[in-house]
Amino acid sequence: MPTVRTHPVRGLGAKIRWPSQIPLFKTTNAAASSSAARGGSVVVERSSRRERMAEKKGRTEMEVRPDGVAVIAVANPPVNALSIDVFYSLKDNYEEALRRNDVKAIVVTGKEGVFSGGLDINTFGVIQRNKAEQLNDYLPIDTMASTLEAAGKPSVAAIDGFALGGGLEISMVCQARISTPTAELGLPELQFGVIPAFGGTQRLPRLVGLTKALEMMLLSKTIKAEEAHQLGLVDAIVSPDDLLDMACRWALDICESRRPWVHTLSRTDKLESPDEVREILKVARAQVQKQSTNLQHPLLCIDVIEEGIVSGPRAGLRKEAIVFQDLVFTDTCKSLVHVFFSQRAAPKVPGITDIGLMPRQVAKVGIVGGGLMGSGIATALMLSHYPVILKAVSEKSLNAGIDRIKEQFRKGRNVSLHSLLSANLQSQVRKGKMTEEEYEKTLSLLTGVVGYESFKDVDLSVVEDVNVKQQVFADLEQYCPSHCVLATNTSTIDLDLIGGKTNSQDRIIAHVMPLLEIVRSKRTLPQVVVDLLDVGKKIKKTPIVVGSCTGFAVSRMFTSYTETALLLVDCGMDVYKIDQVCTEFGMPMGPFRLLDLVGFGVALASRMQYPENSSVSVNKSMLVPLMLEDKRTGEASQKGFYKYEGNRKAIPDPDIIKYVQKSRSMARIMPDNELLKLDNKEIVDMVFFPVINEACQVLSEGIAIKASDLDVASILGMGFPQCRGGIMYWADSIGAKRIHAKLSEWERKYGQFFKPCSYLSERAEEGVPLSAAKNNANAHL
Ligand SMILES: C[C@H](O)CC(=O)SCCNC(=O)CCNC(=O)[C@H](O)C(C)(C)COP(=O)(O)OP(=O)(O)OC[C@H]1O[C@@H](n2cnc3c(N)ncnc32)[C@H](O)[C@@H]1OP(=O)(O)O
Repeated sequence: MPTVRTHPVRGLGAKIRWPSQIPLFKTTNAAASSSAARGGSVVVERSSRRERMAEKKGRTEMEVRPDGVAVIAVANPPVNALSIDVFYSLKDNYEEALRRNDVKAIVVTGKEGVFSGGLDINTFGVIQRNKAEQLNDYLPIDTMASTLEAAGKPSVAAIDGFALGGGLEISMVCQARISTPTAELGLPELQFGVIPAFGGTQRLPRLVGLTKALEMMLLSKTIKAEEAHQLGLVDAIVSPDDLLDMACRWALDICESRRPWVHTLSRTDKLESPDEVREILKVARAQVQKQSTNLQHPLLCIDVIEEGIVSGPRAGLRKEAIVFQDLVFTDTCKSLVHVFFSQRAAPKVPGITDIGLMPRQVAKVGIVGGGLMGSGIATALMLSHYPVILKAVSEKSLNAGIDRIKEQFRKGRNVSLHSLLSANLQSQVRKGKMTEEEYEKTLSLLTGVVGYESFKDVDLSVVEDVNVKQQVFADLEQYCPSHCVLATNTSTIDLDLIGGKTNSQDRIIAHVMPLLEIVRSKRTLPQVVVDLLDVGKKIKKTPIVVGSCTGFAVSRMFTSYTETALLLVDCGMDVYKIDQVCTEFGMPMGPFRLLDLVGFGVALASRMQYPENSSVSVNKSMLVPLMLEDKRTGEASQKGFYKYEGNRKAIPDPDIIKYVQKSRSMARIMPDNELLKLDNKEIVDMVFFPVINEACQVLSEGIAIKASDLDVASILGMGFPQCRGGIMYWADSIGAKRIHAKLSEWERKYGQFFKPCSYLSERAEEGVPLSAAKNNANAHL
């Protein structure tokens, strides 16, 4: 049974401070003189006031119903984010509701089917720009919760749509939460490098238990209404039409003692026993240390939760506030906020998405080839409810393709190649993640064919067989209707080559997983791009639109990464040391482990695609060809840079030294067979500065439209660490000048491979950030 109280608790809200009582926007003498004593903070306060005025957005609206319930609704579309203005408005409405005699109880809700997407993420930037001493001025961390908890009238949250971060936290202060079946609840603050700061670290474990709370916070995992109800986070689920009435009735029931006045912070019934708590925290810490070596905030989150359990919720709340205040100023938080907005900016393409085009409905998709990629794409589409026609050359390969689809994985966001390879749809059914009924329904969307006849009514065709792309496109042109978008999943080949045998180059487009890199040639119609952006959103991928050239954006950066690593080995560096340093930097795997996974055949074939004199072609390392000669092909043959014995564990292989030595003697980069020696930081610089150089080149050629698209592409396409904000963001944190100086030095010592491109040279000379928008008209889009 939950611990309940039959009257309002006043203990916690000992001193209520509404935002207006904080000297935020007041130019009081006291504030001015203390600011002056700190040396110039008055300027900060003025600029913050200006900034706030400029960014004023959102409010709450209050309506008092005849039954005596004040319904306060957040109105800040599209996700009802909690901006500073929303907080002030909420405070005004709450004060009024508490004051009015005709109000017995309060219901908090959100307008337009969304409770709240949490703190307005722009607030992080406002806080950061205005320095630490102003933090409490901006975020009324201790006020909202204290006021709601100390109020003499009960509050109930009526939740439809998202209740995330600060949104869920406000609802957890209420005495009850009623939701619709489609509501989604979570505390995803860790995805911004911070921890929940409105008491979430203390209240969630008390409502759902420590294990579930840790899972939700550490993984930034949202849960659906039904699970929330089973856990006790939601008290009742009702239809959207009944939501407000039910919440109001619940609030009145509390008021009239027909239901208990539940005080979340006083509850202990959901918390595990002290021994279990110790064990759970130990396991959580070990997992976090293993998985997020570079990140401090997940561990700090665990510390804060522990403080609340060991020393009580007041101590926990205090620690939560202190930790949040520190974390919000970290580079990790800044980088992750940048990534969030970059991902949302990516689908906005000037000249395409701002000219009033509406996406056409894609009712059916045809896929040619049921190999790994074809079946993976089919699975992703079917999971988003698209009917799919899968065409193979024979019954045998068709059946193999269909079997592969059956085995493939049901996953929401970010279906990765890795997950497609390693998981299986039927096992999801066994594990209960998908019901038999859902499985059958999903499979019924698939039709297998060996001829093109059924393609006459498809709207989108995807081609996966690299070798026959040209011919397939020519065939598709004959069979598909004229509006059908022709798409291909190449990661390297120029679209103009693929479409060479067709007259339909205005409807050809390509994609790479897990990022949807929508590649348009100069002749692809804007309507086709808009259609694909819509499909991308529906299959829950992050799209970026790039111009066509060999390698597009992702493969060019990716190839630069692996080629640099090969060159460093030819200079004398150790294969395994490079991999270790790169994973410590935050890459999911080092370049050599990655080459093993991709396979040497594929790696060499894609290297061959690059035109003469491109940075890739300049590197002539023979290391991979030498290993390939000996039938070492990578993980598939259980022998590459590592050896693999039955499972996927990569074991360093001393045998590779003979190939390394031979490759070095052929490359002859170092004078007198000297071996290059670098410390860890130098290895990071030397591996990633050429990637930055390639990214700059991609930007200057107009293959990518904006630098932030390359940040998204580098994170989702090649695994660049999110906490560093993406390749261009990270580059700017180092500075063009230093990167240019280093590349120039290496060019002198080790050759043309390191030659800085003119974009980088110019920006270094002018002192302009690499990500600053450029003036020149781009060539490819
Ligand atoms: C003190 C507290 O503990 C700290 C916090 O609360 S931190 C914030 C916690 N909240 C979150 O992490 C939620 C972040 N938002 C999301 O995950 C997703 O936007 C969502 C699940 C709410 C909605 O997803 P979806 O429907 O796909 O819409 P999406 O495109 O992401 O967002 C729609 C718009 O709302 C904006 N937005 C979403 N959440 C926002 C937020 N919390 N603040 C400001 N803007 C937000 C997006 O930038 C986007 O703007 P745009 O149209 O100008 O590009």
